[in-house]
Amino acid sequence: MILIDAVTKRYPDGTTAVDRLTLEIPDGSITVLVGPSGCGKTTTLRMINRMIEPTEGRITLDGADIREQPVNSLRRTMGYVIQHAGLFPHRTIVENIATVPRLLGWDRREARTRALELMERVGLDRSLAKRYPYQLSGGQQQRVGVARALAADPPVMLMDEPFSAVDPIVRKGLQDELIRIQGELGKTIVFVTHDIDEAIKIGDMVAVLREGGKLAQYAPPAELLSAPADGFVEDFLGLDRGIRRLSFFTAAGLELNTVPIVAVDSTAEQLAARTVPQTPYLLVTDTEGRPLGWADAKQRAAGSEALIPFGHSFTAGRDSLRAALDSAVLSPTGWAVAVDENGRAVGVAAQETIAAAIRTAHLEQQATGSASGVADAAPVDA
Ligand SMILES: Nc1ncnc2c1ncn2[C@@H]1O[C@H](COP(=O)(O)OP(=O)(O)OP(=O)(O)O)[C@@H](O)[C@H]1O
Repeated sequence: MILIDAVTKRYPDGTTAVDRLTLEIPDGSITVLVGPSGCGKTTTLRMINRMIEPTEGRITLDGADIREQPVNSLRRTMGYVIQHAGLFPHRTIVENIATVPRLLGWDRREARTRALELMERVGLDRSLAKRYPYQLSGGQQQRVGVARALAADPPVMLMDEPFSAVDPIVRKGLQDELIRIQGELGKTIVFVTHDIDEAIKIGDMVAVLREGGKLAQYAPPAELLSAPADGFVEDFLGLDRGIRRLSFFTAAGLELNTVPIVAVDSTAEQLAARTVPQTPYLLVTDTEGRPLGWADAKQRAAGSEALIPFGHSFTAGRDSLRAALDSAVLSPTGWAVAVDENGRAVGVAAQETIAAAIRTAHLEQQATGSASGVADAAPVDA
């Protein structure tokens, strides 16, 4: 565990960048420092690897004051990833990743093998190994940055806005990869961002800092969303925190209605059997069961082949109530379409059914007695 213990950092010009900050950073999980510009996130991160020394307080790693060990050996236990990756421009990708193992005295072949393995782990094709950083996209460069930080297998990774300079789609991919890598390798990751959505998505614990380097709240993301400590945290979270919180509730138990599902080649009798007052719309699927669109039940029975686009589906058993609600809200019929892992329709759920499931989830959460009830939960979907 990393313990930041009543740490203050005042710069020589009198700026208090971090003010009596105390944080327990658990092992093997992702802790995010988030807050507006200038609230002391980078200063805090850099105090952990002693790029900056605190003015007051102390930081311990597994109980030992980090000042007790030489800076170089401390930093070898801490990978460091920054915005724009900070790669060496005149070294190839494989050489960049192998930098720290080579410094540690690994022989060239061993370091290269390790670098190639890591390229795969971070989702980079080995064919890129001999390129130079300028020959990669921004997202690929960030992956190299992550691979380089992982190269000597440090137990701790410090990441300072590593994904801020890439577009939203690449960024989402990088976040997903980081969550996957963390799950596989169990690193202790301290991650700085100013993006609260990123913090909620990837953080097991989130520290919200306010200007002047003061801690506003330190909690799991679900708890931040359900019980922001004050107006500052509430404002920082944004208006739709209720909807975002639904990401932490699974749609697995949602009651699905299969009555309105019909195959595109259904006979008139089969259609007639489905055309009951409760199902003014039918979900028409292809012959494999994949949804094609909605049809007005009466018109279809009368021979019309017209289909209304169904928007997007959610995956039953995997996605969250947020995904199910979004699907229902976007659906022209007000019914969300549930599919299985193979994209085959397994049922539909009305907005009212989803609303009832949300109420049940809230009640169950209250019954657990904790402030959030889902404090240890990870978002069910992104
Ligand atoms: N070397 C320095 N000398 C004086 N003040 C500094 C120095 N470095 C940072 N600061 C100030 O300390 C405060 C915290 O800076 P820090 O970089 O830690 O914030 P941050 O939350 O990481 O900001 P951002 O999100 O903009 O990167 C800011 O007011 C900043 O101007």
